[in-house]
Amino acid sequence: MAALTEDIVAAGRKPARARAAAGTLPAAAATAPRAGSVAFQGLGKTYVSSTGTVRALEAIDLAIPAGGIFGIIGRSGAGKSSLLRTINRLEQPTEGRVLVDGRDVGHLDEGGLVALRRRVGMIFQHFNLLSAKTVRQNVALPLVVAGVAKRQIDERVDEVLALVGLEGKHNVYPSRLSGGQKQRVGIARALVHRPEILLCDEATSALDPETTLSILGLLRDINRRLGLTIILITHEMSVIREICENVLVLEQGRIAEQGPVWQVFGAPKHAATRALLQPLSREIPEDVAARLEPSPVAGGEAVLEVRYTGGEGGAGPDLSRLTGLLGGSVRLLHGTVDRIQGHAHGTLLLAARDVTEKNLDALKGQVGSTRILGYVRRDV
Ligand SMILES: Nc1ncnc2c1ncn2[C@@H]1O[C@H](COP(=O)(O)OP(=O)(O)OP(=O)(O)O)[C@@H](O)[C@H]1O
Repeated sequence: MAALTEDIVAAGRKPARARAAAGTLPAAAATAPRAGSVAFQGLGKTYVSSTGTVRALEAIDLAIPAGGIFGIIGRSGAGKSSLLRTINRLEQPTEGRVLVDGRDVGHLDEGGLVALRRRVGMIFQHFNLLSAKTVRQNVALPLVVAGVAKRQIDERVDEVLALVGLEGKHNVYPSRLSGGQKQRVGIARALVHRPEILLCDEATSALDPETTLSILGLLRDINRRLGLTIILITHEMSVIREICENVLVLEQGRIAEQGPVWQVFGAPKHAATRALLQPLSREIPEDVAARLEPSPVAGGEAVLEVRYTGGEGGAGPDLSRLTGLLGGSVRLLHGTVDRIQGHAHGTLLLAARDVTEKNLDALKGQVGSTRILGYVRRDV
């Protein structure tokens, strides 16, 4: 909480040069040209403490365009928080630089840093609300610290609480709110200064699946309605799949891979990505796995795993074509079809009677990867 309060106070504190503008709120983002791009150039971060040295980030080069929802994923300790926190300079890089709308945040003076932190809102895994203050007081805090007039504060607090669906909760204390409602207060507070960028630090990790979906829906809605850039870090691929357009996979402080979510999910190149995707992929059903035999069975079938990724237009697998390529006698044992950004991808488990090297090769040319998992008798 101390860190958050410092952040809010720092964002609200008026530098000497900005005092003339005190008491006013910034203009609505909708009327300003689109802003909110972030770039990392040759970024590195080393922590030095009494217990030793940790190389947290190494050679990060990345451009995040304005207006989208960008996900950063990685296992625990991969460097996600360190990277996110360099954007609003809660963390200083050891090498390289961070540009927000082309401006090096490392060169900002005190006034520039205050302005930056108003442009970059942040929400947290554990919400970081002040328990002794009501919802209204929590949301109003950054504006109070900035010296905004009471009437304007009241108007803005009403606006953002309506935006996050918390009308009527003004005078409630955080202890009386559910986790999802607390995060909505956190989002409202992060939006009071009309930021162009919203940083989300594991914002749904403390929430149950249903509440997670509602908060992700709210973030998507805010992104569309306000046009602000959302950058989120998570260790859950399901969060990335739900709302992100582009994703960066971090592994041991380095970029493992990056790209549009449908591409990274459909054809993961790095072992770290495949490991993170594992919880989303369905295993072979137990009853099928129990009957698999390592070599062909007389009168039986080969069991094929076919992974496909739809190209432009999002077409799913053409089943009649698959059947034709496999010689006609094909049964569908199991399958998943997911759609990400309009691209279908998934895995089919097929049992086919007449599988040859030739028709397997033809199949590989038509879909993603194909492999024989084993053989079964006809009764599976
Ligand atoms: N203040 C610090 N002092 C020393 N080491 C640190 C500090 N902050 C982070 N680290 C180390 O830097 C590495 C990256 O940490 P970071 O918190 O950025 O990773 P993360 O991917 O966000 O992890 P998690 O998902 O567990 O929060 C880890 O090895 C961590 O122990």
